[in-house]
Amino acid sequence: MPEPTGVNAKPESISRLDAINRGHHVDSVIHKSVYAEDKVLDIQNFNLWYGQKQALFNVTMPIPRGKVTAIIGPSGCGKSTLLRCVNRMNDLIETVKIDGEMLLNRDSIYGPGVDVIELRKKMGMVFQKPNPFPMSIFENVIYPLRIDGERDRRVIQAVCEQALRGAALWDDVKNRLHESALGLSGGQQQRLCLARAIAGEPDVLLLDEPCSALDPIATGKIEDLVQELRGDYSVLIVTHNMQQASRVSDFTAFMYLGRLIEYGPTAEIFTRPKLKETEAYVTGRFG
Ligand SMILES: Nc1ncnc2c1ncn2[C@@H]1O[C@H](COP(=O)(O)OP(=O)(O)OP(=O)(O)O)[C@@H](O)[C@H]1O
Repeated sequence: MPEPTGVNAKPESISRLDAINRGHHVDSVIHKSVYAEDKVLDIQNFNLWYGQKQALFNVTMPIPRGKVTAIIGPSGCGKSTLLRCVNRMNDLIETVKIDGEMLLNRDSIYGPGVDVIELRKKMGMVFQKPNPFPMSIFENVIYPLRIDGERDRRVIQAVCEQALRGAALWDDVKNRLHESALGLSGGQQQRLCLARAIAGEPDVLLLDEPCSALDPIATGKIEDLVQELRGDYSVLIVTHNMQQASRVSDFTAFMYLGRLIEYGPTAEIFTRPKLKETEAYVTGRFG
């Protein structure tokens, strides 16, 4: 049988993933219930290139407010790239070109005249490796208030305690707030980074594999926290770990080679996905 040609040709006999590998266009499957949610973020037809190499292809993905949304997919599929686009961290890479739109609370993230510093204040980000600043625990947590020019000591102290309690770290550190954050364990440092992220009361929390450098106990604590943040915060979390996605998230997006393949409620993605490709990935049959 002759090989089908044309960008949109996708014979039923080959899987979507094979079709993508051959350069064909494949539509994402987004479950209807995603659209019933109020959106905090709206990613629309988003493309990204590192130099000549395209890393994101026409990603359209509404992100529900007050929920935890996980992005899963094999290494190199563009999870971190997509996350970093939300707070325009990819602006820092000279070769990056983008096309498409992202909205935060219906305001354009990439529109002309957007103040990137102000935009980033609306987002909290936690990275793979804990990155406490070389300063005291207290100064780390209240860092977002310092850059905002907050001077009221009572406000600063109240936010510090509230954020540390929110990150389940208050009891560990309340008697050593003015000691260096670098003296904390790795798991405590990551909870401190989470406290710093929530101290700024962000509209969205971006978590890029926040547990990958942590042991199972510290990982469990961060997962518990992420679940507790639901409702108060909208969380977008990138994870390699499918059990983690299924434990902590309300919605899951499966990506492959820069494309969004399937996106829906986590329970559906893990137990009755619409695509056999998603089922193969979540059951560990590839990737
Ligand atoms: N700064 C960069 N310059 C050039 N190419 C990059 C850069 N960062 C990422 N890429 C490429 O873009 C693609 C997507 O990478 P990305 O890190 O977003 O994937 P990922 O799904 O988060 O991977 P992992 O799970 O391994 O962290 C990969 O092919 C990667 O090599």
